[in-house]
Amino acid sequence: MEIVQLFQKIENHYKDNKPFTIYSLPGSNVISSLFQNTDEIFTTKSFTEAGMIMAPFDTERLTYFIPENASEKIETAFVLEDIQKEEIQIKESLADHARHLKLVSEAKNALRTERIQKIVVSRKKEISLKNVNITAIARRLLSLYPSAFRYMWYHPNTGLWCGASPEVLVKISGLSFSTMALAGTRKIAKNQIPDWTTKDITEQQLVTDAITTNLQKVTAVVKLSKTYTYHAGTLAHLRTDITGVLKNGKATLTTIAAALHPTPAVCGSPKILARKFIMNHEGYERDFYTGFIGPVSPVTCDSQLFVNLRCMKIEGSMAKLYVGGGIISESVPEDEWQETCNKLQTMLQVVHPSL
Ligand SMILES: C=C(O[C@H]1C=CC=C(C(=O)O)[C@@H]1O)C(=O)O
Repeated sequence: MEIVQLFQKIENHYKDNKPFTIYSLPGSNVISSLFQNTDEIFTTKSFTEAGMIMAPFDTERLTYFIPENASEKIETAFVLEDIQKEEIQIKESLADHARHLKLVSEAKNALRTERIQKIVVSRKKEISLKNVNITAIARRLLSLYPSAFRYMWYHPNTGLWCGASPEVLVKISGLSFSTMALAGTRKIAKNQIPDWTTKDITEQQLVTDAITTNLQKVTAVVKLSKTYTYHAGTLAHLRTDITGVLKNGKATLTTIAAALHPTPAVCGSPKILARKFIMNHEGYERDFYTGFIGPVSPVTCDSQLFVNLRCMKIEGSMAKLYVGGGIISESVPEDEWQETCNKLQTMLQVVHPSL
């Protein structure tokens, strides 16, 4: 199918309120799509059927599913468009600024008084759009961040989401799996290596340690890469790759995803206490932000789930952008606010023509 027809199909499915998803894996120039044939609602707990999964941050809530066997599956090649990024200025309110500084300070207090090492706090920024053109949004999303997992997902029960995630939750291929510990953020010009501070290194090491400990409960971890700088758009992160082999018959995609989600890159460490802090203090519903999304293919043992970061929900003429950052005892509230502003740029670039 030609790309123009694909975008027309997206528009039609959206108008008809029927579930669809398009996505492109990191580095790929192929768009994979699923257009569900009916408006039936599918949810999943076991990830045992082929299709696309969208799970929320809150594990008590439903995971939605677009099954391959109830959808038309289309693969379309596309050519990246050359879109220049420029810093986009938006208006931030004093109240939002103050609220975020308070949240970071409360998190730092909790780190001091409770047995918590790291808490990831976040916020939602609502922006009004002049014209919502989902074809233009999809085109920009696909071309702006070729090394990210780019997706658009629509489901009547979740609404319209898109994102460009730099973070793999888990990838399974045959009996091998891989995941990553991603943390520490710097705004940086292309291909520069930031001066990582002890604070960044500690923050990222906490993620590596917690992921390895959690994985040991379900499988044997075989290898950690060296920690290196990873570029995600105009941001750089510290990253360690973690790879291993599934224990035959024991570890499945479901058990590994459950052991990892939510990772200390989006929740904190230890998980239960950090999650409790988030639920009690953040003051808004994260919804599918910091959940996970991706294609699963149990028969061919080939599945890739990504953490739903650098994402937004489009509702009517509003774009709701979600951003957060990890807090450890050395974190400075004003720097953390600035980090969320930098992270907002990822989705702002996508909606730029509609601002
Ligand atoms: C929570 C987010 O990023 C996470 C992933 C990478 C680096 C992060 C950080 O430096 O704090 C966050 O843990 C977000 O982008 O909203």
